[in-house]
Amino acid sequence: MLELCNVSTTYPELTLNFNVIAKPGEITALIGPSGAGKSTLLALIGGFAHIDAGDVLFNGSSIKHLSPAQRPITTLFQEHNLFWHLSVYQNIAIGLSPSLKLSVQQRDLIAQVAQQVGLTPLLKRMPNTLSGGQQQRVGLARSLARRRPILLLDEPFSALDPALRFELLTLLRRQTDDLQLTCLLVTHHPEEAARVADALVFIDQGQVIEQGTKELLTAPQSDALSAYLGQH
Ligand SMILES: Nc1ncnc2c1ncn2[C@@H]1O[C@H](COP(=O)(O)OP(=O)(O)OP(=O)(O)O)[C@@H](O)[C@H]1O
Repeated sequence: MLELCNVSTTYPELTLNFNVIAKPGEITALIGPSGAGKSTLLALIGGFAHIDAGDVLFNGSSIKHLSPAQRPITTLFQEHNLFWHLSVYQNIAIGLSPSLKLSVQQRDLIAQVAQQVGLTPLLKRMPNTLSGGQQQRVGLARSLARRRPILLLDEPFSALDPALRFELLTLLRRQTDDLQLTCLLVTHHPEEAARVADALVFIDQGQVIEQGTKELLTAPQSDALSAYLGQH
C-alpha cells in the first residue's frame, strides 16, 4: 500500500498538501481542474519534486529519502517516453538494463510483455515509424517490464483517439490485476476513471477534496466536485 501522509510542498502560487492512500491491484484515478496539483502529486511520489513536510510510505516504510531510481516506482508520461535512436526492443530493454546487456530471463520477460501489449511484430522498428498509439504501447511495455510495484501515469493516453485510449486502459487494467500493481492515473477524462479505475481522488487547489470509490463520480459529496463534473 502507498500512503502519502500530510505530504506538503509550497510553490509561489500554491501550497499543496496531500493525504492519499492507494492500494495494490487498484487503479486510483486523480482528477481535478488544471493547476490543481495532480502532476505535482505524482512528482512528489516519484521523487521529482521536493517534499517540505510529511512522508511517503510504501508498505509501511518511508521512501522519501530514496532517489527516484531507488524508489519502487515507474512513471509513464504523455510524451518523451521513447529514445528515438533505439529500436522498439531496445526501448523496452533500457528500462531493465541501461547498458542494454540482458540476461536470458530479461529477454524472456521482454518477449512476454511485448506479446501482452501487442508489440511482437514491431520489435525491430524505430519509434519514428510508429503511430502515436504504438509509441505509447512501447512506453507502457517498458514501464511494465520494469516490474516495479507502483506505476504512475500522467495522462499517458490523452492524445489518442477514444477507441485506442480505452484499449490501452483495458490493457493497463488487466496488468494491474495480474501483477497487483498500485497504479495512480492522472486523467482529464472522468469517463476514463469511470471505466477502469477502482478508486478516485479529486484534487482542487493543492488539496484532496474527495477520496473514495469511483462511485463519487455519480454521487459527489462536495460542491467543488459537482462543479468540476459540470453537474450544477
Ligand atoms: N516546479 C514548480 N515551481 C513552481 N510552481 C510549480 C512547479 N510545479 C508546479 N507548480 C505550480 O503548482 C500548481 C500545480 O501544478 P500541476 O502541474 O501539479 O497541476 P495539474 O493539476 O497537474 O495541472 P494540469 O491538469 O493543467 O496538468 C500550478 O500552479 C503550477 O504552476
